[in-house]
Amino acid sequence: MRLEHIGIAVSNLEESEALLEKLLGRGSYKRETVAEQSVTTSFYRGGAGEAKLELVAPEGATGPIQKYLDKRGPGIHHLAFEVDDIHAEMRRLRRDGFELLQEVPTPGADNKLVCFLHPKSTNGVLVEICQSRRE
Ligand SMILES: CC[C@@H](C(=O)O)C(=O)SCCNC(=O)CCNC(=O)[C@H](O)C(C)(C)COP(=O)(O)OP(=O)(O)OC[C@H]1O[C@@H](n2cnc3c(N)ncnc32)[C@H](O)[C@@H]1OP(=O)(O)O
Ligand SMILES: [Co+2]
Repeated sequence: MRLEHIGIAVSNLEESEALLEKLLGRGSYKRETVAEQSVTTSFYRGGAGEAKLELVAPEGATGPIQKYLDKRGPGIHHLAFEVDDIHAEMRRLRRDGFELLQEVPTPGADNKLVCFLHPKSTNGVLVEICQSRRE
């Protein structure tokens, strides 16, 4: 597993993009709405071989990011690890006692399939595993 991105929950995407651009000295390379998760994402490259940053803003009033912001406010929301075979990893993680939040992978940003692990089974950190979709 390789750390692919760190997800940061934000309420105002434009303001957060401007802040991150000022901090990093580089802008977002991609914005994408993922209806399945009720979010719009904005991605920042890391250095060579480093993880990306993913700003995640809510779309609508009922999705997981809006609920998180209501409870905790903006901040680090999840760690995403890339895997070669998400179905095999889901079987392995389930067998090893982790609580998966989904029975099957769902579409994520950046042409990926994703699955989330409940933070109560991962030391209070929401974990996403993701796999690039094969053509
Ligand atoms: C764009 C797609 C994708 C990508 O391609 O990268 C994304 O990253 S999308 C990101 C947004 N999607 C998700 O977060 C989906 C997975 N999340 C969930 O299913 C839910 O948010 C949840 C984790 C199951 C929590 O939902 P729920 O049980 O309804 O909310 P509660 O507020 O009641 O939380 C229960 C419990 O869990 C704690 N919690 C919630 N979110 C987090 C978090 N991000 N990190 C750590 N802990 C979290 C919450 O505080 C509650 O704990 P207690 O208060 O101790 O009960
Ligand atoms: Co993510």
